[in-house]
Amino acid sequence: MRLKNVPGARETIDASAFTIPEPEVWKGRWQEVFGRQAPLHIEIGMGKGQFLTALAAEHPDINYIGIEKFSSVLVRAVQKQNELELPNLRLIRMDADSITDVFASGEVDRIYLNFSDPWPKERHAKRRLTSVEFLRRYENILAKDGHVEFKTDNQPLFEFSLEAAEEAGWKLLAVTRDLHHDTALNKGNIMTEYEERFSAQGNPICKMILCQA
Ligand SMILES: C[S@@+](CC[C@H](N)C(=O)[O-])C[C@H]1O[C@@H](n2cnc3c(N)ncnc32)[C@H](O)[C@@H]1O
Repeated sequence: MRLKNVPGARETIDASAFTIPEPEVWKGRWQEVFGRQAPLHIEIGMGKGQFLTALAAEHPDINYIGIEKFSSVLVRAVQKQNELELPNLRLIRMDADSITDVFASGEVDRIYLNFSDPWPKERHAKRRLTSVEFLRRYENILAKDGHVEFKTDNQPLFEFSLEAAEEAGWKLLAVTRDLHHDTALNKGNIMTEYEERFSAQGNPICKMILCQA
């Protein structure tokens, strides 16, 4: 499989070869990677990329970066990216723990978090992508008017996230506990792989949109 338009990318992809090796090199310079100035939206924990590839196809005017920890799933997103030939999408394999090493202050305009792992044990709470610790990291990279959009079917994680947002001093712009029946918030909604799976099981989908106060 060939990779296109990606600085430093290798020609062949396997489970250990990814579109942007050493992403830290591009901190503060992501517009150079895309070769144009445009808003930058990222998804953390993109899995196989169903959501972000559809979004990138729908909005060619936005630069997108997908971040995923595991190569075994990211490789599927790379395949989709290549099939759809999306010049406005780049993918990074990394743990979001080090997100502030990769993006400069104010460089990101929007962060999507979709069906993030719930880490149900209390001792793992800091690993939840909506914990106060992660919100502090997002504060470092988000533009002044940037925001975070979070969807999940996991009610305890949703309530935890609302509390974390309040503790971290974030402002809630929108909230629903039944997205698919919320006409306003569901407008233009793109289903993620997990969203399709869980809503088919009858689980209501929760969504919140947060910005810095
Ligand atoms: C439950 S899946 C959801 C996938 C996709 N967002 C969806 O909605 O279909 C969560 C994904 O987030 C990734 N992930 C979890 N923690 C992460 C982290 N700290 N950094 C990067 N990716 C992470 C996992 O590897 C997994 O692929």
